[in-house]
Amino acid sequence: MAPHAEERYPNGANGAGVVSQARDDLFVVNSPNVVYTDEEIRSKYTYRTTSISTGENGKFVATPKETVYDFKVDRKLPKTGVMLVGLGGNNGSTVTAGILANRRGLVWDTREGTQAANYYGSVIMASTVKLGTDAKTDKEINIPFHNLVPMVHPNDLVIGGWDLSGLDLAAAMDRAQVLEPSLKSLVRKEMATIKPLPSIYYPDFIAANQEGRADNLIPGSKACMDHVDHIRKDIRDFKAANDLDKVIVLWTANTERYADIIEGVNDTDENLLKSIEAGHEEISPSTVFAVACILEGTPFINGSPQNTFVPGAVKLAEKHGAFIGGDDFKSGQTKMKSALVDFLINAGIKLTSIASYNHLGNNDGLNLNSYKQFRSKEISKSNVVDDMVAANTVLYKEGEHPDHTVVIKYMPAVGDNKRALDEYYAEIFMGGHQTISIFNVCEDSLLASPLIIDLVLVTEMMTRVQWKAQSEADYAGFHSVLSVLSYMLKAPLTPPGTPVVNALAKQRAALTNIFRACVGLEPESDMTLEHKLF
Ligand SMILES: NC(=O)c1ccc[n+]([C@@H]2O[C@H](COP(=O)([O-])OP(=O)(O)OC[C@H]3O[C@@H](n4cnc5c(N)ncnc54)[C@H](O)[C@@H]3O)[C@@H](O)[C@H]2O)c1
Ligand SMILES: O=P([O-])([O-])O[C@@H]1[C@@H](O)[C@H](O)[C@@H](O)[C@H](O)[C@@H]1O
Repeated sequence: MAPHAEERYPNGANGAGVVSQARDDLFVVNSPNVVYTDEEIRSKYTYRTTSISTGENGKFVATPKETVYDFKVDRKLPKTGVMLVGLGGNNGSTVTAGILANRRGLVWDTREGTQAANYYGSVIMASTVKLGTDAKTDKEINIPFHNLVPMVHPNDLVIGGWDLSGLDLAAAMDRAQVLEPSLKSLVRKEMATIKPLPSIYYPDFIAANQEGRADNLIPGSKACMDHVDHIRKDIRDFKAANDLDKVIVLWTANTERYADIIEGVNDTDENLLKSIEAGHEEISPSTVFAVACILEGTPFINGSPQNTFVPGAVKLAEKHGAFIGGDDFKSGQTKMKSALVDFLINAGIKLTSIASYNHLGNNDGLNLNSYKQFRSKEISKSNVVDDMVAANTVLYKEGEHPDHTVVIKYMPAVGDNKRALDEYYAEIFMGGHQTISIFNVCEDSLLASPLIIDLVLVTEMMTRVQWKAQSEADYAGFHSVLSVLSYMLKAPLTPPGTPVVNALAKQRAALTNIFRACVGLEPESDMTLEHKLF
């Protein structure tokens, strides 16, 4: 019997690439500091911080500080393409099928009954933010995050990309073993038309067990400018063929080993370009993709843990004013950790040991079965507690840190359904202890795919935001390193010399409040004085 198939938008409502469902008319800000035109939202925003200095006998002196910024947001929603490196992988094929299913409003049969397409797990598409309180009732008014600023709708994204494996996305979807057969049957025809572009393969950077997939290659086994130029042309061709206004490139390919940072090779932008021209073997495929995107003016986001953004790549992005972001999607075990550790330490509970074990049986797990690739992941999964520990000098002395172990094992039988087992051990009042044990089955690709969407939507949004200090004449974009993406990432890349924030609640607040500032709204403080003073 043909699976139950209801298409609310037959033949893809936006088959012609017409922007659908994206809105920015849910609310208007009524303020002398905010001006709306057809093209832009312009706002004057007073950024309030507290500047700390050390006074007499070492006492802190806290001085409130105000800086007035002008923001402007381009309201015109561009026709946007996303090119995934690793398009044929579990995440790549799953996020593509998910967007197709949402675009067509698909409903399919499962053992538990019918299931409709959704964007659950996307902070932008499936969470809400507090806009304010009702003028009459004082009740909270919450709106979909997606409507806070004018954002592209994922249903309107045009998807393409590269993969070492030449399988079309229907076959890749089958290989991934993530989606229900009834859903796959509804998207199979369209998925079969999507074939990854050939990519660059430098065997030394990923596990040898990946060689069997590598049948869709651009010639050459080490970095060269021909590879950079080839990738740049792929981006231009994709943009032209789909009549796009903008393209975002996102790495969801295999985890690579770390590249050595070598003076004279990848420490500066000039040296990095020279090293690529010279075919230096320490330049990774992901760094070649990053360089190609930076030179093409295309944002590049790294969803894996390797150090793609060697110092030379960051400097090149800054020089070209190109956006980069990363590293490593924060999808399951680490996302939970960045919330739980924040809660424990900020509750004054002294976390003394974290044991994080997980096993998984997908190709990502197979690649991570090789030590050098595991080491990249171990680093990104381990550093996530550093800022929260360092901030609490009551519980932890200088340099003191909870024991923290990360174990990853490859167990083919469980496929994409990663098992994460964690034990959190803490000291509590008067010599007591608290032990928290978690068993967390994460369907890895179904958790990562919404993050890919969020990373693309927020990155695209940031390309339409400009700011200037009141005293300055010209507007500029945000810094090239998009630390605003940190909520979706395990090891947030930040502008050189700036702090890394891993606490999940702080990351979400930063994202929310930066978007609120873009439309002239104050940060949400949750003080609710209106309910406390009266
Ligand atoms: N929950 C998650 O799934 C999750 C969370 C965090 C990070 N990640 C990271 O995301 C990445 C993808 O995860 P996945 O489960 O989709 O893995 P996967 O192995 O199923 O897919 C990776 C794909 O990348 C391709 N590939 C490898 N090197 C390439 C290159 N140089 N150019 C083009 N394609 C290349 C492979 O052929 C494969 O199809 C991994 O690095 C993983 O560590 C995943
Ligand atoms: O995001 P998270 O669940 O903490 O981390 C996951 C790891 O537990 C898993 O081993 C790895 O294969 C995934 O790529 C992902 O990085």
